[in-house]
Amino acid sequence: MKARIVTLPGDGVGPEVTAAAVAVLQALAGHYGHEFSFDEQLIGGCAIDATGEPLPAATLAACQQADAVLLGAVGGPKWSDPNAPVRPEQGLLGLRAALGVYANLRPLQVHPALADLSPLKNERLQGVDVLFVRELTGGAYFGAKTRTDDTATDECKYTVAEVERVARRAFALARGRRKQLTSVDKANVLETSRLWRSTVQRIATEFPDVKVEHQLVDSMAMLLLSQPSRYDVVVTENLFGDILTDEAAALAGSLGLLPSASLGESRVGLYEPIHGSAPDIAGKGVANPVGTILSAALLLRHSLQLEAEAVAIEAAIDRVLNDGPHSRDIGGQAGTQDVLDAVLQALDGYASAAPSLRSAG
Ligand SMILES: NC(=O)C1=CN([C@@H]2O[C@H](COP(=O)(O)OP(=O)(O)OC[C@H]3O[C@@H](n4cnc5c(N)ncnc54)[C@H](O)[C@@H]3O)[C@@H](O)[C@H]2O)C=CC1
Ligand SMILES: CC(C)CC(=O)C(=O)O
Ligand SMILES: [Mg+2]
Repeated sequence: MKARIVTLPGDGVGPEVTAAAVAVLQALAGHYGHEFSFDEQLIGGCAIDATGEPLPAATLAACQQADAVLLGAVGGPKWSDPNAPVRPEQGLLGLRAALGVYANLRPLQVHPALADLSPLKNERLQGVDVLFVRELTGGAYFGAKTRTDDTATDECKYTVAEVERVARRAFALARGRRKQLTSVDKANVLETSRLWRSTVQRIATEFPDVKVEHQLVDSMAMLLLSQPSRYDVVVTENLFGDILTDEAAALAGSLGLLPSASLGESRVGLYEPIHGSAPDIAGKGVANPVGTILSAALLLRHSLQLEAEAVAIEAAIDRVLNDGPHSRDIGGQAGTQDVLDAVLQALDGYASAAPSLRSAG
């Protein structure tokens, strides 16, 4: 298969982890006989430095014409002045909106070899397998903003149509899994959450085989840590999903481990680790590339429909998490390159041991 992939390394550790994921995709293309082309573009702080814009028109045009987009991270102290006229994060928000990728899938699994890093005891981690579906193009991140010397506002707005589409996506995903959906809101206080809850309740009638429950976000933050194995698919609005999934990453052992896929109605998906630009470790060659490499696996699965190839990457990551080497955030000493080398080696072994999984090309 031929595919055009736009890469947006961005800022901080973004270029380090993106380079690792691209190396894995290149190796995989060699093993399975695919032709992937990579077109690197600017986004975030580096784009502001080069063009004055966090999402240059050339970047957006390239993304819109691609089969898929792989992003590292944006932002950092250099561009974090609260009075700056333009911020790197606006580039990412603008890209998500322009691509219409309203459903952000963030899978959480806890690798047995990393269970000791989790704040939970082993028995509570048994069987943890949660798919978060975070609404990605609405809510407070996209509402009108105002600022005077002494007052600031961020409007949080949701339309029924915005809730319907992400709810349907979450129900459909639950139907393909353990058929349980937890919808998280703050319906005891927020009007947007009451609209969210009533819309999810109505969409539930289209999916009678899926068991749905509603949970307030504050108690959900607690339940996620005390009973994570209770959950199958969790759907929630933009801000709550952002926060709950970073919390969920602690269960897995590190923010550096979790991938994401952002999907809409169009063919182009956006794939990125859930972490940020990690300025505290940027440029040191120690960032964990696993979340970004697993995002590349999601890219193969969701945008290119290359399921066997996605599984090959996931198997290689599983092997490396099991046997090492481990990066510092998960208790090891390995650098980004060491982890990448081990993943490439595991991929070699997997691809040559499973030739029957090769696609037609
Ligand atoms: N999608 C994106 O591009 C995102 C960008 N950001 C931006 O990133 C900047 C830093 O934000 P923070 O709140 O510090 O969050 P962060 O996710 O960048 O880092 C939080 C902590 O996790 C660690 N960490 C993150 N990724 C890691 C990796 N791959 N390997 C090992 N350790 C890792 C960092 O070293 C840090 O200690 C900000 O400018 C923020 O706006 C934050 C979140 C998402
Ligand atoms: C715009 C991003 C910086 C928000 C975020 O933290 C995320 O999407 O994970
Ligand atoms: Mg976040």
